Parts: sequence; structure tokens; C-alpha cells
Amino acid sequence: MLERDGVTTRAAGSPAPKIELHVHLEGTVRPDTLLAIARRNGQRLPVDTVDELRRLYEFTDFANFIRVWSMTTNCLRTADDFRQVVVDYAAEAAGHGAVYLEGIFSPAERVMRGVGWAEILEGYADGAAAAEQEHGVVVRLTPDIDRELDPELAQECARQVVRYRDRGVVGFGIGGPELAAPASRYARAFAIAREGGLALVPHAGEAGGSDSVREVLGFDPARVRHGLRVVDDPGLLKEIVDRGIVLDVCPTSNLRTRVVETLDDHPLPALHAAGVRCSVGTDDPAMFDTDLGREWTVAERLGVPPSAAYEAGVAGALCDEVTRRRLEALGAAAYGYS
Ligand SMILES: O=c1[nH]cnc2c1ncn2[C@@H]1O[C@H](CO)[C@@H](O)[C@H]1O
Repeated sequence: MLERDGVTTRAAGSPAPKIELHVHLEGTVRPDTLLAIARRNGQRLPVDTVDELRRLYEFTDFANFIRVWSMTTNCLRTADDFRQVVVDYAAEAAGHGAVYLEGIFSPAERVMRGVGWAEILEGYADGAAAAEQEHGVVVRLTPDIDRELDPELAQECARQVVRYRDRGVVGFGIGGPELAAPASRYARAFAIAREGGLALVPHAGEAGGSDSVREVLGFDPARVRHGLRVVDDPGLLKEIVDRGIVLDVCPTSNLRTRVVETLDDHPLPALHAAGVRCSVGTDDPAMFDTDLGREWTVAERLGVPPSAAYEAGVAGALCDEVTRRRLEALGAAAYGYS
């Protein structure tokens, strides 16, 4: 048994089925693998050892986390890297019971450092297909832009990713430093993604406040990533409940990036009690020293039982109806609801 942050987790025997909708694939690469990838690509990381990397992952605040995220993920460069990242994470998540996951990745950040669009998108798309074959996890992809990106490049990103709609790309998001720019700066990119058949899955209400969530609701998102701060605005909270919008909540991430001080301060219990459907994800598990099993245990401690996390996952998944019915059947068998 492992004890951290007051949470005790057990090694998984035969884990119950899980759905994960919020995980940045670049942030899943465990330290030893990241160092190996950097070496084979001749890329310098800011540090050279697993221990140093772990220390770098002790984030001082949200801005520090975003800086470290960008610095360390730069070493991913080839289609093989991207493919490996998806397959490795699917294997890890399957070990915790994952049956369906949506992986985020940030292609424009790689393109700005000289990697081609096709290299990135072919790698992730191949990886998603291979992950399903090799590990039995359905993997869908939700690329995103960040709020410091040049809007023209964001639009190009949207144009590039919609071409992969038949290869697993189902959504388009925005993340990164939430306070750097309003989401409206990227309205054109969102429109391109939507016209191309992708659902919108923006980050908001993580480092920013309830106004930031209100703003993204104007783009009619399929879900909101994090969305924690809706808890500060009763009217908005009601709207989220009434519209049935799923929030993709990642408790340990919020603790490690210090947007909450302790797990006991986390808004998840209040959100759940208000009737918000909250999916539970790892966000960047390698950087936050967590995993899917642990995150569902944390959520349970915060009042969200695995059955509710699973139901929110089914409700929020950007999948076809055949897949949704299969996920429902798996949930009914494991958790006993109909
Ligand atoms: O928890 C998170 N919140 C916001 N952005 C994140 C998070 N994890 C990873 N990224 C990623 O940080 C990049 C750099 O700005 C973005 O591309 C975003 O996808």
C-alpha cells in the first residue's frame, strides 16, 4: 500500500473499468522514458537524471508548472515518439482498468520547434490505433492549442487536425496559461474545428476564475476541463448542471500546480453535491506523480464514487453511439446501475 497526500492506494488486483477524458499525452511520459527519448533525439533537457527531473516536477505555482511542461515536452519530436507515448500510456491506464480514454496533445508547440504536422499527427493517430489493438483501450484524440499561441498558427492547427477526424481525432481544446489571453482570441480556430466536425473541450476555471468558464460556455463546449471555479458562482453552477456539462476534474494536478492548497480545499465535493457530473483524470500523471487508479481513489475520498466517475465519463465521452452503449454495458456490469 502506498500513502501520499493522506491518500492510501492499493496495488490493483482486477481493477474496475475506468474512463479517462483528461490526460495530456506529453505529460504521461515517465521520467526514465523521457530521458531516454531526449537522448535518442539528441535533445537537451534542463536536467539529466530521474532524481533531478522529479525535483523539477515539484512545482512552485501554476505558471512554473506550465514553464516546466513546455521545457520538458520539447524533446518529443518523431512520429515514433508520439506513437510510443500513446501506446505506453494506454498500457499503463489499462493496468488501472481504463477501457476508454481521450488523449490531449499540443501539436503547435512541436511545430514551433521545427517538427512537421504530419510527423506529429501520423504518430498520435497510429499510436491510438495500435493502443486499441495491443491493450484493448479505445483511444480518441483531442489536440489543443494554448493561450499564448499566435492565433494564425492556432487556425492552422485546427485545419490540420480536422483532417484526422477519421483517425481518432474527436475534439479540439485550449489549455496553457489561462490568464494569458481570453479564449475569444481563438474564436476563428474554434470555428474551423467545429466546422470540421470536432467538439470543443476547453480548459477553464483552473487557474482562472468563474468568468473564464462563462466565457468558454459561449463557444458551446462539449465539456469543460477542470472548471473548478464554477463553484464560486451559484448561477453558473446551476447552468452547468442544467446543461448537463461534464467537468473533467483532476484533483492531484490541482494540488501539485497549487491552484488548491490541500485536497481538503478541493471543490470536487461541492461540485458533486450540486449535481455536476465530474469525470476524473490524471492530467499529466508523470509530472504529478499520480496514476489513474490513484486519482479515482482520491476522487472517492472527495465524495465521488467510482460509479459516478464512470457515469460522468460515459456521458462526456466524444464517442459514437455504439461505443457509448458498450461503455454503458461495461459500467452496468461492474457498478450495477442500468
Ligand atoms: O493542467 C493543465 N492546464 C493547462 N494546460 C496544461 C495542463 N497540463 C498540460 N497543459 C499544456 O500546457 C501547454 C503549455 O501551455 C498547453 O499546450 C497545454 O496543453
